[in-house]
Amino acid sequence: MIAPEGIEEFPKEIYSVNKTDKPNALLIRSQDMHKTHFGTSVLAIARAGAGVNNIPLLEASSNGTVVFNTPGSNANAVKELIIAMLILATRPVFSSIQWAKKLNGADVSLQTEQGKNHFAGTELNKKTIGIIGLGSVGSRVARATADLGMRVIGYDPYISVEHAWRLSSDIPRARNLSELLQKSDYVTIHIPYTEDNQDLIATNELSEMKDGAILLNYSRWGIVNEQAVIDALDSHKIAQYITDFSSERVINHANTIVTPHIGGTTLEAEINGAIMAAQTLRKYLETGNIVNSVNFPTVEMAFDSNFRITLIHQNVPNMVGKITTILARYNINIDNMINRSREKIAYTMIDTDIITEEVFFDLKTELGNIPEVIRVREIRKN
Ligand SMILES: NC(=O)c1ccc[n+]([C@@H]2O[C@H](COP(=O)([O-])OP(=O)(O)OC[C@H]3O[C@@H](n4cnc5c(N)ncnc54)[C@H](O)[C@@H]3O)[C@@H](O)[C@H]2O)c1
Ligand SMILES: O=C(O)CC[C@@H](O)C(=O)O
Repeated sequence: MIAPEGIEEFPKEIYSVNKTDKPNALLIRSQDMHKTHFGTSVLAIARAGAGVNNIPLLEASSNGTVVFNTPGSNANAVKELIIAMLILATRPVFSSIQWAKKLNGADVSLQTEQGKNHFAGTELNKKTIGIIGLGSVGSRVARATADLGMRVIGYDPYISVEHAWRLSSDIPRARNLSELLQKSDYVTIHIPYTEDNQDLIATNELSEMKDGAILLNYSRWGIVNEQAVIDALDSHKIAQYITDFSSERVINHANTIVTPHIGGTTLEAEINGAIMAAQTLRKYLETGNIVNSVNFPTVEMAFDSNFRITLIHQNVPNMVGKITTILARYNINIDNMINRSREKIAYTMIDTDIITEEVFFDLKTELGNIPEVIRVREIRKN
């Protein structure tokens, strides 16, 4: 469900929500879009949350559909749950509560005192936690676990400058994944599911972990190889597997704790994500500006003129030349212009004075006939 606070970001006078079979934009959470054909009406998809493996990004790019996520919106929620799961892995909280619930009689207090020796746990303090991925979630987990007195070691060869700044300089980084696995009593994974990250933790990696270590996966199914982790649990190579992603085999194993994909499920995170996704969508629909996209470059230009033309096109040489040649033929004076690219896709925005609907119809047809152009859009200033 999308939090109503996000829907309220779309004023009723301007937007119809859930009322058309040809939507201009989709606001989603984890729903699987791989089998959904989103037509050419869909200019953008915003995912309230971090992971975008539920969206076919290549198809979206070739359709000229910009995909957004809401980085960091639920990171605190995941961090807090990780702390809870670390404690649940380490102290017999569940079993002691179940035991205590069965007690009765006037001497319950005495019985608890006598029985508590069966429920000794260990402490997180001075244990080593290895954090794979130091982005929005991983960097927060690093700080929180360091505050609990844990020895923290991180691994993230692709860390962004923003996240690197956020990370305390006291958090040592492993030179490679093996070093992290070999040193850690707990290993927690906070990376996106991508083709490269599929089975990142498989038989070899599990064999490198310390005997009796505990593995947490609150990132995605598929990053940890299921058969390999079951084998590692069966052979007691690792002591526990704690995850937000279930399968029958994992859920029924004695040494797993499975939560039902609730890492980002807090009131606060749902509101953050919905509002952020809605605001990002509105910005794109109303100005063409792109922030927090996972398949398009970041492109922002102040919208000071009356009319904006946006073009999504392939990232090949001479596109700006081809576009401006056509504009010159229409005698259009360019007030401002920006062009940015990301991998195979490029985006150009051109600001000019008002263009009538008839003229724009012809212009749009000509621009759209450039073979590398995927989508042409007009935005009129209100
Ligand atoms: N359980 C949940 O409900 C829940 C909630 C939020 C996020 N997530 C999952 O957690 C993932 C991380 O979330 P985030 O907000 O921290 O994302 P993020 O993009 O801020 O951080 C991900 C980090 O992983 C790093 N990374 C990528 N591949 C790596 C690899 N092979 N080894 C080491 N580091 C690698 C990146 O450089 C980046 O710094 C999301 O992609 C999503 O799948 C799950
Ligand atoms: O929508 C959700 O609740 C899941 C969110 C989480 O998996 C994410 O990737 O942000």
